[in-house]
Amino acid sequence: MLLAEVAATSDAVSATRSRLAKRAAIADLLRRATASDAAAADRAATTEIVVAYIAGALRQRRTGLGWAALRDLPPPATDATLTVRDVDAAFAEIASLEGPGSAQARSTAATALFGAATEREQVFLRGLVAGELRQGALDSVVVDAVGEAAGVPADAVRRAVMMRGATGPVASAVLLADDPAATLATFTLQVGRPVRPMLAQSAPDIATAFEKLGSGDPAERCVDVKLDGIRIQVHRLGDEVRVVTRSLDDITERVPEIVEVVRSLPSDRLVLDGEALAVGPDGVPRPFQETAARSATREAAPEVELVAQLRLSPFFFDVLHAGGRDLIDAPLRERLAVLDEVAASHTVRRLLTADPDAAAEFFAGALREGQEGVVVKSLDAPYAAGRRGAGWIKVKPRQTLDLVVLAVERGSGRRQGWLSNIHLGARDPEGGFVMLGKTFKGMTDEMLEWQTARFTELATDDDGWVVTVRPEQVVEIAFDGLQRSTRYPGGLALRFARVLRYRDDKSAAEADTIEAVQALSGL
Ligand SMILES: Nc1ncnc2c1ncn2[C@@H]1O[C@H](COP(=O)(O)OP(=O)(O)OP(=O)(O)O)[C@@H](O)[C@H]1O
Repeated sequence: MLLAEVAATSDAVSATRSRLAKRAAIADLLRRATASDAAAADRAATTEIVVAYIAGALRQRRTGLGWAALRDLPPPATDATLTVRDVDAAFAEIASLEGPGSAQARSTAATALFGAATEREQVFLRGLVAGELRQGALDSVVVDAVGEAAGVPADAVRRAVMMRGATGPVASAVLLADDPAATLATFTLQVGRPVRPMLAQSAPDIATAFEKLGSGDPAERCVDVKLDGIRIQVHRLGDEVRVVTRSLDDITERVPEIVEVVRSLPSDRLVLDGEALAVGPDGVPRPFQETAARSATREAAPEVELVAQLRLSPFFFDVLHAGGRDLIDAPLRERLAVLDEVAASHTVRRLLTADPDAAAEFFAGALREGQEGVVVKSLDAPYAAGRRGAGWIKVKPRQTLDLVVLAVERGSGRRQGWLSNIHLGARDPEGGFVMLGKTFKGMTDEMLEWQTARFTELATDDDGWVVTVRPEQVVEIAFDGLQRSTRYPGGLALRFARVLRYRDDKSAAEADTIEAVQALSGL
């Protein structure tokens, strides 16, 4: 398949706001990707690349191509001859270049690739490399489009994607299958293969959380302490243990102490979900904030740095598989019974109650202990892999949002020479970001130093005062409320926004949406 076809579809998708029209355009592209008479293996590889590129994902790899390399492009070719396989092979080669002289070699390879692209294709490739095509909502439209093209329900595709942890392999399998429905059914939970974790919705207080789980219903709920650590999913097959983070990065090598605990558990086939934290001498888990500040100058993601420094303990709050039994679809009540059997002394503290006052008391106790809050859970709900399921509602005392840095202003006075005041945006599910305010508060000197380097790397424009950056860095912001504002395009502004920490465990596509902000504002 020609790159030109993917670029044209990408244009068609961004030209319309209609989800149905986007879906139809992508479904058509996928049908064409699988219809050629090439060998099945070629069609499968082509389909996977098309799925990734149309969603703006340049696989999981970094190309090592900086913004500067993309500024002075060679003259474009006149004919569209590049195939998606050519392009992917070129990116693979560029990414593999290392060591002395590699910058020059990368630049030469990039010039060759861009020189073979038409003007339109150059724009598309540059957007792909710069991460500008990445739109959070597109992942889910792609899943819908796979369903449409293969003639199977989108929900079944979504579930398979969660189980497989990736869209491309599911798309190629189902689109090339003689029996798509049967093929989809083969994507089940497999011990050893990470699934996307369940996420929580939020509520401002316990009473609202209880209501959200069914108003006027006197049924018991599970109230878990919300620990502020590193999300971990643990897979065990005999002595083989694998530990992955929220974004499914494998950290097994870095957490031998967790591997050891998991090996000591009574079941030898397990998939557990939980949080990893350092424990104080008093046996109480220490929140992330306390230790995160120390790693503000890190090169790598903060959690990676942290796991290298601290001895972590696992605190499990869910079980997806135990001893040959899949539990994803079982109600939480049943999963907890199993969890207590298989991970007894390593579970998160919880209270089962139908009484919101008792839950509020438990919440206050968790805060006194220094924890982040609670997660109120329906005891009847299944594990909603990869979704912000309706069965989990988090409650925190402090309002926070995960926003994306859009630009940063040069500091003055004591902050001369640093990039200081950051512009904050919420994600627009239809694409792009909506600015909600700025802040220069809450940053330590280490953070200023780190962010100056980081935003220099992400810079796309600089008017001498404001440096515009690629919208990739997620930052956790605390604030005192939201007010109406005519200054910003969303009509809302944050009051007293301050930085809590930079989050490298979340991509911009996972940042909070403008809709979530509107819901929190109550305006
Ligand atoms: N008992 C618990 N049950 C579920 N999640 C928990 C629990 N304790 C801590 N957590 C953490 O809370 C998160 C749930 O909130 P959410 O899905 O919104 O993720 P998040 O955006 O990372 O949230 P936050 O920034 O509030 O931690 C989980 O990802 C997990 O890391």
